[in-house]
Amino acid sequence: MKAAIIGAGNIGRALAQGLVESGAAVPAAITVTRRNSAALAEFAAEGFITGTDNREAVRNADVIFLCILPQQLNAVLDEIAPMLQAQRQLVVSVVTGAHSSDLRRHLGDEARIIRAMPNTALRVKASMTCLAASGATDEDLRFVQHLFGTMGSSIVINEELMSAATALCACGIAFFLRSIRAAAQGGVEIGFHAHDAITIAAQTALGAAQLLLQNGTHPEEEIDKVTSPKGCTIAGLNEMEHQGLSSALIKGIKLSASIAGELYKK
Ligand SMILES: NC(=O)c1ccc[n+]([C@@H]2O[C@H](COP(=O)([O-])OP(=O)(O)OC[C@H]3O[C@@H](n4cnc5c(N)ncnc54)[C@H](O)[C@@H]3O)[C@@H](O)[C@H]2O)c1
Ligand code: PRO
Repeated sequence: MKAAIIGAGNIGRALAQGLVESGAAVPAAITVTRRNSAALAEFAAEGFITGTDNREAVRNADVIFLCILPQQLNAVLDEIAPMLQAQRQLVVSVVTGAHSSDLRRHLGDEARIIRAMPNTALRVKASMTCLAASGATDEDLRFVQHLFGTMGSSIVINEELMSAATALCACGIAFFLRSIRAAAQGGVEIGFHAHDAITIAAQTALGAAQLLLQNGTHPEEEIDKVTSPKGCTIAGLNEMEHQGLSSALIKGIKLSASIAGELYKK
């Protein structure tokens, strides 16, 4: 596969690294672009093809990943549209809030489009990526599912749920990271050095996630196994709930989803 990553910022960087780490592509088969050529030097040092010319990047690619900000999308689409060959090339957009119909207005009715909502754990092969296809073949979708599957897990969703997916999996990684940081801060207050507190909190979070993913259980079922009667877990957990833990997460996720849907302006 020859790939172009248009907009090698935070998620474009994670994607480039994820594709290489997972063995899906070698750096020499991936062209990365961004506006600031100086910032591309580190990609070039790792063997990627780099440039600021999006058209040139698209010309040579089988798969084009759009990784720019929503407000940068229209200009990029107009720039690359004349180069795009729908029969030969697949467009994968990770851009928040831009519906496939918005992309199609610029790229034409023939364009094969897949929207993807991954998170930055792509680079450690642990992303959750939600996918929705529009005008793409079943083979395209299987291919992209496989691709993101090598960098974590992927799931195909209805495109109308893409803003919800943005909040839950793309923003979600920040929410869980903040939870880990808060737990570690608590750990420091009760006696651990910061580095140890973060290691302990992060591994504990990983264990919690693995229990759910490997056992297929509901969180409350696993919590019941931890909360000894009259014990310290239920005391801590109930205090967190009195302070609004679940409510804060639910409200934050709802707000993120609502803002995700408004970020792209036609
Ligand atoms: N960061 C995440 O975790 C994440 C996760 C899922 C989806 N997304 C979506 O991915 C997109 C990028 O987010 P990000 O956080 O990586 O942003 P970012 O600002 O870090 O990256 C955007 C990159 O695009 C480059 N760029 C801007 N205009 C360009 C142009 N005309 N041609 C080529 N490159 C250009 C910028 O130089 C920058 O490097 C957004 O739409 C965002 O909603 C982000
Ligand atoms: N980062 C993007 C944002 O914060 C979209 C999800 C993750 O807008």
